[in-house]
Amino acid sequence: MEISELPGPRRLPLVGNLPALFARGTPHRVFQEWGARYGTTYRMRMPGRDAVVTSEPEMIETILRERPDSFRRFSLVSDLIRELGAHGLFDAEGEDWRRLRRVATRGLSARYIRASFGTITRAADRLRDRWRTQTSVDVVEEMLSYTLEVSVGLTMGHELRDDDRLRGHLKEVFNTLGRRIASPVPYWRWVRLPADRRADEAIAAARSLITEKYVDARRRMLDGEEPADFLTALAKADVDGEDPLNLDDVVGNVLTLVVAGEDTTAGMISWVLHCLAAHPQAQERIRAEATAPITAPSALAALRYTEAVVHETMRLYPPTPYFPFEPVADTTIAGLRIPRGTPLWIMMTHGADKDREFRPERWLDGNPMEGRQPYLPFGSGPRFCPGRSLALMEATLMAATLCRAFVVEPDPSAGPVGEKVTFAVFPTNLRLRLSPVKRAVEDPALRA
Ligand code: HEM
Repeated sequence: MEISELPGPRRLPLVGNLPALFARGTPHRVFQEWGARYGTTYRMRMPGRDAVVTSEPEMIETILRERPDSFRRFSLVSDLIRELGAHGLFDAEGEDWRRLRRVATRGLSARYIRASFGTITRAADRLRDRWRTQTSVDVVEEMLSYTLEVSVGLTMGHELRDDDRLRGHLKEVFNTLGRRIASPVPYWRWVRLPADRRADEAIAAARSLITEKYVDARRRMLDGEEPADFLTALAKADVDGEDPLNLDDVVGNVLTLVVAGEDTTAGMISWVLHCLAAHPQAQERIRAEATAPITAPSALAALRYTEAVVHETMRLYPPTPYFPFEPVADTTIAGLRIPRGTPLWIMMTHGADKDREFRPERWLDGNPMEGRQPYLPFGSGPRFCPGRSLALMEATLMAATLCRAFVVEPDPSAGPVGEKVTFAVFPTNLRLRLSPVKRAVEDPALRA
């Protein structure tokens, strides 16, 4: 079968279906609506080319598994990342990807994530203490701040202050990437608007800070110090000659991890808090299981229900519900002939949210989606998300820390909760009301 034989939405001349996809700011909903109308595999038009959208398990599995040799990330997105000066693991392909994946896997090993646990708990505790002085909070802003502190701490060993200029620089980079992905015309290749110039300056500032930190990390490794975070792990491998690195690899990978880890995890935890606010009985169950302050990663293993809440939230609100890829050569999957370079949008969690009941218990005995619908919030195959354990750790810790300290309720004063997509899907208008948990007030031992 040819792509032209697939059903699909009516397209406009030149721009095709791209404006319709991004018009409401929620492309995942548009994909869902088109899927309901045109079936599990359909075509859409992007400027200058046809694209395929699929939620067919067989196609998804083939595409994700046969990387990097037969399929790659959609080159348009990879080009945008490179143009911005943040080339790293996410946009790398072929041998370059194999090498960078090895480097990233080393730096993100459980050993360094455990070693950075203090950074994660300090960031969560700081947030809890700030929230103690407020009765209503803007969840998304606070979660972006939390996940950025964790990402920067874990990758660079750098503790972000509230007034740290790096915050503004990284925000500029995220915003620019989001804006360019949704832009039908790559205008910045010809005209630099003030926002593009700010992004250039932001990248340059971030690069120079990472370089400075790496030079220092390398010096400490030469002095015989033990590695304790992503950057020192890379420096150690370089110094020992196990994985010689150039500065561009280091800077690109640090930026990649920060960019790939901040929005996705912040969006995900914001939805977790949204679900908890709507389900007071789930907060109670978390309080019953999180009876002591969480001071070591091993304590998280006991928080089975809390982690189930995180999975149930991701089932209902997948942070990255779709991803684009393309074949590196002409190919045929499930009988469909697909020319090289055709954009292939796959639905990562298609249909997993059909049952809208919030029931975390379903996760206590393993993955309830197994063998049913494709449910791949972190992708799959050789390029699955290397930040999965970190993201689950950050979310479980945050849910437990907040439920121990507060009773959380919706604050409807901001308007009805909606959604918007940047790099990930975020709730909009999400404010929550907080009141201290009674037993924490009565028993000073439980105040921590
Ligand atoms: C809830 C949080 C997160 C979600 C939902 C998420 C989701 C994803 C998905 C769907 C992919 C594509 C996987 C594939 O192609 O098969 C991915 C890749 C990636 N993620 Fe995450 N992610 C999250 C958090 C993180 C964090 C915390 C980090 C960094 C520490 C991170 C770093 C990366 C990187 C570097 C890649 C590219 C891997 C490669 O191409 O080899 N992610 N993520």
